[in-house]
Amino acid sequence: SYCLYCNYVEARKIGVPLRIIPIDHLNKLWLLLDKQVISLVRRLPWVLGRNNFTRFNYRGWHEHDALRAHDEMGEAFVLVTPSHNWLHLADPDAVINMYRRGKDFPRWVKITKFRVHFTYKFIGVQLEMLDVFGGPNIATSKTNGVADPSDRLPCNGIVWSEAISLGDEMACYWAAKGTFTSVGEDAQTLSLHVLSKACFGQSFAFEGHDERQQTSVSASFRFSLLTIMENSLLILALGPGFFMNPWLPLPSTWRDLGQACAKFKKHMAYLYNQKLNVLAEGQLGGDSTLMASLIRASQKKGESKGLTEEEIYGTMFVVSFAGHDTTAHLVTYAIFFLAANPSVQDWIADELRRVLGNRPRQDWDYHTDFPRLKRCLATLYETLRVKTPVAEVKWAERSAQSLDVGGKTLVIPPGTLIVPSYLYVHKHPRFWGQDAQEWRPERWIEKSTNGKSRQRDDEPGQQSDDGDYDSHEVLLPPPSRGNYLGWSEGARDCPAKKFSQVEWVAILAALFRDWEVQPSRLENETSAQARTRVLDFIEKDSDYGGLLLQLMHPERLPLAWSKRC
Ligand code: HEM
Repeated sequence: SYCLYCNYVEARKIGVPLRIIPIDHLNKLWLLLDKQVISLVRRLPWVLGRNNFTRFNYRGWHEHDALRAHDEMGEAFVLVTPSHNWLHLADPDAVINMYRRGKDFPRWVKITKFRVHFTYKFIGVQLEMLDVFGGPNIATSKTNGVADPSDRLPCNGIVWSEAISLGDEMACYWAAKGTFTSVGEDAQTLSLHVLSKACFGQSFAFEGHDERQQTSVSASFRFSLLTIMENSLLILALGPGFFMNPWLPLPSTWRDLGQACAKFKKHMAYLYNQKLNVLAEGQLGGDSTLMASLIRASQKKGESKGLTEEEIYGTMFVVSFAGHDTTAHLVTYAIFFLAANPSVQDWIADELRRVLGNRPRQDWDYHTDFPRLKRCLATLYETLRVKTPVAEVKWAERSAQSLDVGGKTLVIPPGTLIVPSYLYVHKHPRFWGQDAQEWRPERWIEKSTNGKSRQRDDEPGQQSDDGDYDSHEVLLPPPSRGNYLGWSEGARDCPAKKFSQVEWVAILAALFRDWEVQPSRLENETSAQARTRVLDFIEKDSDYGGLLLQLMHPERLPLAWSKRC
């Protein structure tokens, strides 16, 4: 109560509306129980069941509250808890200003092995964990990364060809099944295999959900990473060392978790040494995988940016970790959105047929084809706009910081955590128009009469001047930079933005030039009803299962996969 009172006094100084909640979202016990307890309390009558506690005091409350909180309280408000004050910001200019002032508002990462703090589902937390797998890595380093992999992941050509061939295998697997329920798991397999190739140079054939062999090398690598990710909250609470300790009498599932941690590290050490040997023989030159690049940089004498072996492990893990679920969850969302929107499938297929013709997949070219597939990229932008998987937290670390919000200068006390309100800046009709809540990739494309009129220069692939149809289509920018935060902004944005775009476009091309997806119909259901059912399902099934926003049970809605006529 005393801490809550002190935080309340601090929060009042900011001068914005406050809501007081009794338990911090990051309280470890609460993290495990929040949703269950809240759903029980909600059953109580009147104000007992409907109050700030039941509205704001659980992970992912903002997904359900949607735009209401800011509509009621304005562009900034604070959730006061006994541990932290959480300032929620919905002014796009203020948000982008905050990102640009990276030193005043650093990412909130507590790097302590023994006093790990959860930030409910924020990537900063995923990254803390990774210090334990290696040294500091690109994510937990507070200075702009121990490595700087901006075009830092120099492997987009590899990503393109690997994602195409895996996407093709996945499409054939779904077609052989006809009706399938494994889109979530299969998308995870695909994204993990792309990462494995791009990061380590290891190629694995696609294994559909029912084809998996637990003994294969791919399965062992995937299984260890998946096990770690699925149990990330537990690992964060107790640390990987706890699960790997042979002297503790742990239950077998926890032992398996320890083995997964050890296996992943062993796998990286094996690949590291293999590449080191190749380097010693002078043959690593043509290898553009991430690990080879990091090793090359580490071996250059006098290079200040070279990493130690431990830092390379940390970085490899964090890249695998950060790049795996984000892509997989977004691809899963997109398949469901597309199943509910056959006209968007036609629109994408139209582009794919014009650009790729009937060429076989091995002839699709990253340099010439990727920049022309704007509708495919628009589908990623739109999916990321409406279902932003990664949420970030910044903070005023040591000293009070002032920030202009909605025409007023706020003085933010040190220690205040700041959350950009993604949902508001991404989905409010005042920025995005009346259809802001709808998933509509077409909103990103404009038929251009005068070339680059409304383009942003730093976006990829909007324009080609080859005189055919796609030179007349441009990818539009968001209403302002602060209205689109999917990959973050400023110095600590996603270093793999291009990687994820290339991967996405390649997957969509492999899936939707020749195939189409529909909801598997229930008896007597019309196709319109089936589509509405899919859209309802997407909204109801979205939640923060682990660290990211995702469809919790994609297997509950069967889809049908067939050849496009
Ligand atoms: C569409 C898919 C993706 C989205 C939406 C996304 C989004 C983000 C966001 C918002 C951050 C900043 C997090 C923060 O500041 O707390 C981030 C960081 C990061 N992402 Fe991504 N990401 C995606 C794909 C990937 C992929 C495929 C990889 C790896 C190949 C990757 C690797 C990373 C890494 C290593 C960081 C930490 C960077 C740093 O700390 O400087 N991401 N990502």
